[in-house]
Amino acid sequence: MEKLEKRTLKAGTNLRGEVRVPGDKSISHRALMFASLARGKSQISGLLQGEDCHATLNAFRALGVQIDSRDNSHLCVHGVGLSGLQEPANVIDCGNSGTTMRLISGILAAQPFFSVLTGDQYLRKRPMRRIVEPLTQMGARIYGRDQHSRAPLAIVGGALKPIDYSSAIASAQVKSAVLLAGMQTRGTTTVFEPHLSRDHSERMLRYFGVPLESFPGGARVTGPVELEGRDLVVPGDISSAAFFLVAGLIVPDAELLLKNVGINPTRSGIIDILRLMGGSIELLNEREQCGEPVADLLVKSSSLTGIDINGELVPRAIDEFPVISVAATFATGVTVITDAAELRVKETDRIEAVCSCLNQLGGRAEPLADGMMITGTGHLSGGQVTSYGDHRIAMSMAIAALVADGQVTIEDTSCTETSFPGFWDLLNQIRQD
Ligand SMILES: O=C(O)C1=C[C@@H](OP(=O)(O)O)[C@@H](O)[C@H](O)C1
Ligand SMILES: C=C(OP(=O)(O)O)C(=O)O
Repeated sequence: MEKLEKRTLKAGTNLRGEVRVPGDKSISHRALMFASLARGKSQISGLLQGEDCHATLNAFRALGVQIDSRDNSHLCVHGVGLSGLQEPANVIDCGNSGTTMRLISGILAAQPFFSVLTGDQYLRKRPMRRIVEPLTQMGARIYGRDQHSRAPLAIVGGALKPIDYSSAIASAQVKSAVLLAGMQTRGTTTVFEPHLSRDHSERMLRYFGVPLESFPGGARVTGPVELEGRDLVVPGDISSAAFFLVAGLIVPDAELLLKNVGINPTRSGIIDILRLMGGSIELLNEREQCGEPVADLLVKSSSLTGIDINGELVPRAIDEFPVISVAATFATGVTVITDAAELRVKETDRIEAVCSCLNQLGGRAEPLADGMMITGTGHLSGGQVTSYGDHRIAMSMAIAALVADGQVTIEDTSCTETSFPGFWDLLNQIRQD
């Protein structure tokens, strides 16, 4: 069996400096996908070099798209148009990436060929019925394990019909999969969602020339459409910046400037939540880049107070709850997170994982059916935890280690390559101790 990387960290004070986080993962996936489906060339810069995005890149190469990489984060995609993809000669491996598997399913369901999608041990456990169901209603033939609800998924693509679909969950992956299938049909496809999930697909499809409409409660597209190649710059990932935002707030005498971070309102729940807790976060140099709002974020050590987090705030911060729970541990009072059952079906069950890690380090966290309750103890004693193979748990525990009394050992840390290559070096660079 593969030997898992393990790291031991000790507390740090006085975090200072400028941080540039890598490109946004959600936007990078979509840039690769939509540029591949466009007619003509697209140059992409700032693309995330994480393993998840490599899975998307390899998938489109396997589907016959030429993608040249000039250097690490600059690519030229030679788009083939919606009817130019080719049947892949082998199974497509989506690795650890739910976004890759679910969005590509929406694309492949309408393509006139056979394809098979698989993933790592974590992705193969994650629920796929949420996309199989609407795509099947559109006429797709998708087969999978566990009554077509888990990968590997086999897709026999073909002509689909448009649909009106009300999703029970606020999921950008579900919304995007249905819109991507819908734009390849003749007619109007509408997706309704209970709360607004991230809208990068809608924004970027419009940027590529697709007349897609967003309205309160959902989005609609009338197919068939054409995408035109466009040059695109990917902003820094707010989900990666979140680790440094929390570090900047809870470490004494910290001041960090996070440069060039995407602040799309459907993703900026972390800023709202940390400000509601009393955190000092300033937005500087606000601007728009390729249809996405971007800013520099200045964060300073602050006294935090526990709050209740639920409702529309949850999808706007869905990937940030592991690190929010660390902030909550260093706040006064109790933080209660509800309406967040989705956390149970991420790379791991993030409710159980976060509670077990914090309790292991001497904190006080209690799992709830749809969230967790964290008592702000103001300190962690230290100890040993595992990431459960989940990148966001590993990085959240690294932030906890900065303020723990004793050393923290984190087992299974190589998973950070999924979304944040260079995380450990960046963390070392801003430590002044
Ligand atoms: O569309 C996307 O890029 C993503 C959507 C979210 O998942 P859900 O759509 O399942 O909520 C999020 O957790 C994931 O990290 C990325
Ligand atoms: C849940 C995540 O990603 P995905 O669903 O794409 O695996 C994540 O990055 O936290």
